[in-house]
Amino acid sequence: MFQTINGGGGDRTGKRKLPAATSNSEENDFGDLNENNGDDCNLLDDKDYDTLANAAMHVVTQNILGQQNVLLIQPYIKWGPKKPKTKPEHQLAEAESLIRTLPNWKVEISLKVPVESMERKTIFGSGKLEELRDLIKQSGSKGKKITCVFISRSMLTYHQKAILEEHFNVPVMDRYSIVVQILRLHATSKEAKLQVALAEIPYIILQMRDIEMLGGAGLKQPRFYLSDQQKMMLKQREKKIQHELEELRLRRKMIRNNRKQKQFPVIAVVGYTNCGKTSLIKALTDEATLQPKDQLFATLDVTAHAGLLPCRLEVLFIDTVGFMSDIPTGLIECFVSTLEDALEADLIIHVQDVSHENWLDQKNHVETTLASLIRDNTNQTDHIMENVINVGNKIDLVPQDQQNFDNLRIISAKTFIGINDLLNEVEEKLLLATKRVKMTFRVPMGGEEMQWLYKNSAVTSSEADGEDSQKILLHVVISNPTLQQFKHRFVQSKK
Ligand SMILES: Nc1nc2c(ncn2[C@@H]2O[C@H](COP(=O)(O)OP(=O)(O)OP(=O)(O)O)[C@@H](O)[C@H]2O)c(=O)[nH]1
Ligand SMILES: [Mg+2]
Repeated sequence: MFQTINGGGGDRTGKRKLPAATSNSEENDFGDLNENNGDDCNLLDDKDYDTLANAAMHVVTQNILGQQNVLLIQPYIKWGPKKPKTKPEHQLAEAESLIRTLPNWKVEISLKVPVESMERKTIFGSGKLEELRDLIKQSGSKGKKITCVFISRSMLTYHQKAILEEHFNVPVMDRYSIVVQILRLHATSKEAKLQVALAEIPYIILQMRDIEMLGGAGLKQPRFYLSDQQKMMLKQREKKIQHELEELRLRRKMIRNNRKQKQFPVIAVVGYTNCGKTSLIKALTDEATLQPKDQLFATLDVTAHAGLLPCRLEVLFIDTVGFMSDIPTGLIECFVSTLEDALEADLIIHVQDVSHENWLDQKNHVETTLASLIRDNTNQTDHIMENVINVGNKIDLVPQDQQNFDNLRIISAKTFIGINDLLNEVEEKLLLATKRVKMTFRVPMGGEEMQWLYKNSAVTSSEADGEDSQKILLHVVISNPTLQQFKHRFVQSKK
């Protein structure tokens, strides 16, 4: 099993130990690793804004925790070029998981409904609309009364929402508004809270534009007009949040450079939401503070977790925010700065949930998004995409006769299947990627060379030299440039 390096003190090599990472909501003694804390952000405590956001998204934070009985509808185009690649039943299952992630929200009825066009004002044809209205009306007598309709589409226009609400008489939500609620609930650090707050603004602005373009046409009660003062307030809020986030981003960059200077190799763990990223890091580092959860977007902060490779090289595993398809890009962009840590990693572990019926689509989505993030945010596409280990997780849930996956390292983060093999592969790839080699040095006991190696390389173990009691054998992982420095300093000077 992989060993955790606990915080505090020096080890027998005389080097300081890496701290175990702390969760973001806790006070972090080791500010150089996980810099976020749960500071409340005054900027976000704004009642006027809450009223506005509620008008656009229908649910305020307090109500998210209230009970909701949901009618979930997955509209899909059956024919033609706009027919989606992902099967509607998979989209429906993902939408159900989104609702399950909200405590006290329950899917009472879920339906796939074929539609001709997503652009239609009412989405559904008039017959279907009547049918759905009756279903909602009768829900009270048949079981639990439907209190909310979730149309599983990335974003509805304000008009679509308002018209459907007039028909159904209950709030109508789209994926954007549901995901924002989940993110709001799960955000604990200041950075995550700011990112979620920023993610809400484009939604409100788009809804506002829609109503400005069409006025109240076709609606009995236009409900959402912004005054000039409110528009100004939104703009100011957006600017302030961006400014605060930029400061945090710079701080993050400083920490990253600091890590580089300390020469900790960095391994980013990325993947679709709920694939088991946090669980894998827990298995790799045995870290008790990590809490895997059967929820979408459980992790909203990028956190670093110290670990040891089999050669005893100290490394940092970075836990990241999960990806999800059919989410407006604006939402994801708000979390890009946190992914910068991952984009600059020495090695990426791409975790895939092979027990999920839709894992191939999920894998493709992550690869495409990651490649475009790397292209837009760094200048090293080739380098980083070469250093990806594809991991198939949750193999314990896959029947034995279906366990044939090519080009995947198969594991179970829960039952530890394949974890040691994965660690060996991580070590091999990481040493290659960071141009490090394993070497043994025979140097004078307590001499300058020994001290230099302890300071500048990773001494993984040591033993007395059987042939010469004045000498010691140091097993070391060392980068090429450092090796050259050593040679320059100690070998050439002796010639
Ligand atoms: N059976 C099984 N369950 C697993 C395995 N790995 C993770 N899980 C479960 O899958 C769920 C999600 O795990 P997490 O580690 O929180 O997933 P994540 O990718 O970090 O999720 P987000 O942070 O929400 O993106 C949890 O209920 C885990 O217990 C596995 O190998 N086998
Ligand atoms: Mg997680």
